[in-house]
Amino acid sequence: MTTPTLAIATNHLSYKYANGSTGLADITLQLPWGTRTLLIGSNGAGKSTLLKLLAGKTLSSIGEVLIGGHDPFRGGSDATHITTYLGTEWASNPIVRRDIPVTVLIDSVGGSVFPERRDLLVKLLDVDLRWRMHQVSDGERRRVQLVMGLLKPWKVLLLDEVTVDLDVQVRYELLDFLKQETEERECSIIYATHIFDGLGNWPTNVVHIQAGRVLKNLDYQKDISFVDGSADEKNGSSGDLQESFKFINEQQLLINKIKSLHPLALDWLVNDLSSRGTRVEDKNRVKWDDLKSQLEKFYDGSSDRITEYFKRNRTS
Ligand SMILES: Nc1ncnc2c1ncn2[C@@H]1O[C@H](COP(=O)(O)OP(=O)(O)OP(=O)(O)O)[C@@H](O)[C@H]1O
Repeated sequence: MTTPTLAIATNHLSYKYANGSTGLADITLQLPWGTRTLLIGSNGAGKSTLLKLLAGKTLSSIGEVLIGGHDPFRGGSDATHITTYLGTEWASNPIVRRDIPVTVLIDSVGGSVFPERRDLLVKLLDVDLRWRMHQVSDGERRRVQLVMGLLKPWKVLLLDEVTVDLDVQVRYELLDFLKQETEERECSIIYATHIFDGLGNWPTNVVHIQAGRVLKNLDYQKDISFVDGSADEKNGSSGDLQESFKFINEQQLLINKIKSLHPLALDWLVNDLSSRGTRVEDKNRVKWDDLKSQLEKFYDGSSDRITEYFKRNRTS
């Protein structure tokens, strides 16, 4: 079977939430097989919204999404079949906090069907097979989620901040493994994170998203060769891309030195903030006092259950 050239393609994809707010606006992306795309954006930029649309968890009637050539919304079981989405919400599912042996959980998603991958992932993510799920820490629970999620050989992997509570060593091992996967078999990854350390040489593509729009979409590997002196090869690039290359050029020494995308991400996020304006400057922003009557109506006296809950659970 021949696989379509593109792992992930979106065409003018837009999404509005039920309250009318913009989730995504006019996103067009073309990501080939073998790519590792890092999604960079400030809180609320639209990263999770995009990943959920790609995973077919959220539907949009505006624009198009193709995963391996299949539409995950409209009769797209082929697309959902090849896609693995791992988000942070998994860990708060009460089922994975019950007294269940970790072996039972891993087996329930095919641990015995993929024994080699299972053993490799258990070792890589340092999972103790004697663990029971009600006795593990948040980071340990996250490692179990990753073993389960990565077990089946996915073709498209969508990671939404799932490395945030891993310790540094396990995170590096995982990133290396994922890199190797995209180099050895036909698959692709999109990874949304706020932690940029150790990612200097990881991505093939870097996408900057702000207020639901893609501001930059860089072929990161080409940028590196540009810095190495092959500027003439970029004659056909758009002005915007040239500008990005120039910026990367300035940041490259630092990125190489500390192997982190932190300087690039920081620059983008600082620009996001200045183009949005600070919240204090936003004249349309609702003030606390504007909502006083709403608060009074909602709380209806001191016996409110929410107030009581937080009083009871106060730690300090
Ligand atoms: N159910 C919802 N209804 C209305 N607006 C929503 C809803 N969920 C998210 N949003 C808004 O959509 C925007 C994008 O949210 P999203 O979760 O995609 O951001 P993000 O880039 O993943 O942020 P973070 O880095 O904080 O996880 C935000 O402004 C958020 O407030």
